[in-house]
Amino acid sequence: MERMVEIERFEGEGSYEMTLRPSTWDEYIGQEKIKKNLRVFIEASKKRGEALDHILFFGPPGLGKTTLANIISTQMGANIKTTAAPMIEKAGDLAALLTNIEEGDILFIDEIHRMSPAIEEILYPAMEDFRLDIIIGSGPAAQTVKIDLPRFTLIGATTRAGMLSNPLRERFGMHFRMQFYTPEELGRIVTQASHKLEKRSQKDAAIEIARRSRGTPRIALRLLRRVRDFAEVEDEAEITLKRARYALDELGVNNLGFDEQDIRLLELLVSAKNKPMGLSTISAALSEDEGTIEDVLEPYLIANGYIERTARGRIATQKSYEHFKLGGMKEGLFE
Ligand SMILES: Nc1ncnc2c1ncn2[C@@H]1O[C@H](COP(=O)(O)OP(=O)(O)OP(=O)(O)O)[C@@H](O)[C@H]1O
Ligand SMILES: [Mg+2]
Repeated sequence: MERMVEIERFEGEGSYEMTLRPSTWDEYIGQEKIKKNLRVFIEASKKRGEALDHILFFGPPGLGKTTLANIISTQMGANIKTTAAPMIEKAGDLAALLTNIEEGDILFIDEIHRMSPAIEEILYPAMEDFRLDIIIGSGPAAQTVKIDLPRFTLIGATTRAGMLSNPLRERFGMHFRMQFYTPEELGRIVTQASHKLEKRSQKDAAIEIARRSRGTPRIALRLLRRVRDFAEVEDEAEITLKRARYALDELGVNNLGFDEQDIRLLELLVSAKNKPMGLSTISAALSEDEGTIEDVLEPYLIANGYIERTARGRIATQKSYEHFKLGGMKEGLFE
């Protein structure tokens, strides 16, 4: 079965993300603390007429890191150049990016934990002293060329803060950890997006979609579009709770937003009967790579108290056991 609440890691998977992407602070719902801080820092640096300090966003996919980077650039009145660390293969690639930016511009590097150590070395002086040291040639004829760069802002985004090297992390002046959204916040995101899609969602329907979206705007927006399809086929002018429930059940999203993989992980841990299970064992049992388990599956389940990470491995919490007993996650639900 197609994974309905799967998460895309890269942008550009369709124009809907562009249309629905908020471009102002008012449209960007939730993450209040981050927003409040950023607004202060942006205002201060504008007053001083300086570039904003380098910023690092970390947290699970789909929570709005790229969106924030874009809002920051709009608010600063700065250009933004977007790339992802795996695309910067050679020193020359980074040099080309850096020598093409202007004073105050923003360079957004996604997946920044995947930067190669050689490229990181070049980034350090660029971030700290706005200087590029490039070695030209090799052997005795090699020469270092120093190029002064305009003051720019690097915005880095990562789903895996733990994989970032310390020197790199320390060169960011601001660190922000993205939080999962509450159903109420996601409900507002759904309502706002329905408006843009010209298909109003009734309030209880928006909340229903929100509750089943794993605290993640990208998932909420995806489910909204699918629910809208169901409503359109039925010629309904608005999205009702009844239609939302029907569509979400059809899509195989359970009422906590768990998808098939979440349930398989929980079942596995519950079956271990309080014995901690290591990441590699889980990975083998679910045929899922360790990175995906750590970045995508676990954070939501941990944030909501369904599993715990201990030094000896992962265990299911009381909440998980209770949930199973209450029969919320029966076998066959996802067939
Ligand atoms: N706070 C928010 N308010 C409204 N919409 C949001 C918010 N955060 C994210 N979105 C919507 O969710 C979608 C995903 O957000 P975004 O691409 O910024 O996530 P991301 O954190 O960069 O994900 P990834 O780690 O996969 O790159 C966007 O299309 C955006 O429209
Ligand atoms: Mg992104």
